[in-house]
Amino acid sequence: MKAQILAGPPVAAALLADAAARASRLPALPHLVIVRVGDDPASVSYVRGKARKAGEVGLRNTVHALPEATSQAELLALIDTLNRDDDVNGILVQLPLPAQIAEAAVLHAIDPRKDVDGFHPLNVGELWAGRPALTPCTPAGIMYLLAHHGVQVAGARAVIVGRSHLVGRPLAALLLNADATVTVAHSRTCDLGAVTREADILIAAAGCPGLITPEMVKPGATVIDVGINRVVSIEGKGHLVGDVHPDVADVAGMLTPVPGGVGPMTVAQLLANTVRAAELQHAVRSDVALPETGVVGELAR
Ligand SMILES: NC(=O)C1=CN([C@@H]2O[C@H](COP(=O)(O)OP(=O)(O)OC[C@H]3O[C@@H](n4cnc5c(N)ncnc54)[C@H](OP(=O)(O)O)[C@@H]3O)[C@@H](O)[C@H]2O)C=CC1
Ligand SMILES: Nc1nc(=O)c2c([nH]1)NC[C@@H]1CN(c3ccc(C(=O)N[C@@H](CCC(=O)O)C(=O)O)cc3)C=[N+]21
Repeated sequence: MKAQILAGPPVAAALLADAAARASRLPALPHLVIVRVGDDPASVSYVRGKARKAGEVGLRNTVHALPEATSQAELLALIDTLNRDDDVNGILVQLPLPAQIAEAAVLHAIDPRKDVDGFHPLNVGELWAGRPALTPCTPAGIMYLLAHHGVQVAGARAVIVGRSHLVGRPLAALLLNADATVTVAHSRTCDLGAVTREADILIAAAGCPGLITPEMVKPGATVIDVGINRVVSIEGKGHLVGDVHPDVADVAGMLTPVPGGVGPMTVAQLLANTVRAAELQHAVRSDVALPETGVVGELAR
């Protein structure tokens, strides 16, 4: 039996429709600002994709493309301006940053209420405390995809391969908050296959092409492939592959493709987070109580 393939775009469309409906109830169209430093081709392409999608769903968006040699002080000055600008609802600084800029300094500087990536320590802490306000886009997009397809998370054994701040760690928190039994594996994990075979829900986020092979997967498991690896074929043509070997489709119950799986969910969730951020800010300004947002919603009171 072949796995059911969970395509991202139709689910992303559902998430975007919900976000657009919420945006239309706000006093002003949400405004997302994306900051990119340098000309890394992957970053240029991702930022273009995010800005295009924002335009498609009718959100305002601005891209600041700064030169590779931008200093940390210059970037922090721009963030300070954006933090103070009431017309800006969401700020995303595309990662990775050039070596002269400390990532942590930048992520600390973004106003937690405008932090649509959910990388500020306050948002990270609230997520782990079980009071998430703005949560990282790829993990939140994966949770939406699982819910959309009726995958039972409560009580399930979830195994995540990868422990990055971008994907593995925040996804562990979201799955734990949703009552899964969570294991996080990484490059020092012994006998990775024995660990992954325990998973009802297996998430591969290692950046390692074909890492997850069929014998590492419990028959019928839901397999989420986060990996985006650019490989070059013998004919010299570049294409994208995930962290999951194609033969896993013969074992898994459900499987996300690459491309066209988690990637589009990430972009949709970014725009949903921008609407969420705008809701938080308008509620704070008009003193409306927002439940379940922890301290982030209370910041400006
Ligand atoms: N589809 C999407 O929307 C997105 C896709 N991605 C993609 O997901 C992948 C992961 O991204 P990101 O989390 O940023 O990557 P990082 O490189 O930051 O982290 C990779 C993680 O995987 C672990 N790892 C690497 N190799 C192995 C291995 N052989 N066995 C077990 N664990 C391993 C590392 O372990 P250790 O900590 O020990 O080094 C690390 O924790 C990449 O391909 C990236 O392009 C990323 C973001 C969004
Ligand atoms: N501050 C910050 N936030 C991020 O969320 C962030 C980041 N930095 N740096 C890089 C990673 C990577 N990432 C992706 C987004 C979309 C696709 C995506 O749309 N992928 C398409 C294919 C795109 C293509 O063809 O190149 C797909 O999988 O179908 C992939 C990866 C967000 N990231």
